[in-house]
Amino acid sequence: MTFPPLKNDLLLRAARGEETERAPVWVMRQAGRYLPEFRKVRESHEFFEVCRTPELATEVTIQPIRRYSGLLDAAIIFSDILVIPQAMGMEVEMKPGPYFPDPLNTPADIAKLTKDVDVNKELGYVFEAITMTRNALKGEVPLIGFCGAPWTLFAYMVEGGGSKTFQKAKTWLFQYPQESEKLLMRIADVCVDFLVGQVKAGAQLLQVFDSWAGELAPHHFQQFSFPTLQHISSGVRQKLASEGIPAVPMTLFAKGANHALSQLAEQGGYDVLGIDWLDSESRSWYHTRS
Ligand SMILES: Cc1c2[nH]c(c1CCC(=O)O)Cc1[nH]c(c(CCC(=O)O)c1C)Cc1[nH]c(c(CCC(=O)O)c1C)Cc1[nH]c(c(CCC(=O)O)c1C)C2
Repeated sequence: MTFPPLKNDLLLRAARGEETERAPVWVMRQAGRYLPEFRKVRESHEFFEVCRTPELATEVTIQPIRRYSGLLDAAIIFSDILVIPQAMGMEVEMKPGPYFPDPLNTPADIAKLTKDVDVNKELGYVFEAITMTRNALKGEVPLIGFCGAPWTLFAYMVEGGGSKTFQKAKTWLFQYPQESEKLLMRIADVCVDFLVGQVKAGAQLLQVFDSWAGELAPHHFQQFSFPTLQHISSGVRQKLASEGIPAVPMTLFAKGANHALSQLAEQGGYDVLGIDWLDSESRSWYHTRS
């Protein structure tokens, strides 16, 4: 696939570890709720309808780039981390936060999940949106593709939505550790295929969001999240290489897992680590550089 030449590669240079003239800027949920033009689209289209309609996903992805032209150094494809549980056969609604009418209550419910998820069939609409957005961006800024990390997705699939205590998801880890590990790796396999598909469709940088990593005790992060994060980075790199597709930088945002920063830097397999507000910038720098 050929796309318009990239005019602003600041983010990609920074992600490759090159010295840059300034820090690249993009905003989490930059295409989100605060923009009046986004609210307008949402008035007549339900959340997942926007995700599933490439023309609409392209339009809302580009809205902040248009409005803040020259101020943002990347676009992030409009979608949600919960498209993976949907691809695995679960029903998810946005009302207005994520809601699963039929969550995984016990390991017996795992049988309800789709066995071999065909990402082209289930998530092809994301790939189409990425290709359409790459063309519509006309090379102004690079396009970020993303997915949720297995532990974070597992937490939603078991809790049935957002949570303050993660009681159900943590109970699974204590009561059914083996089944949990197996399910987490199953989710990781879907993440690999999904991210590879996004690169093939035109994503120029990949981000993995482990938004609830900080809910895990350090030893649980080691057991239940870290291996899946490594599986994703190595799996994506291997699959891209075996198909002769050039690698793209990969970012991991394991929010709250600052106890694992040096390990993630040394063994995680990611080019960039997202840093949150729970640790000072200088400590994060120390952990990742030393
Ligand atoms: C990257 C991304 C996400 N969601 C959306 C994007 C698209 C990019 C963009 O909007 O610019 C659209 C995106 N996703 C959602 C919205 C708001 C829905 C709407 O009113 O249209 C938007 C714009 C809905 C959503 N989806 C989710 C939540 C959080 C709920 C909770 O606290 O448990 C919410 C509120 C799950 C979700 N979704 C996402 C994460 C990881 C990042 C983070 O930690 O914030 C998570 C945890 C990631």
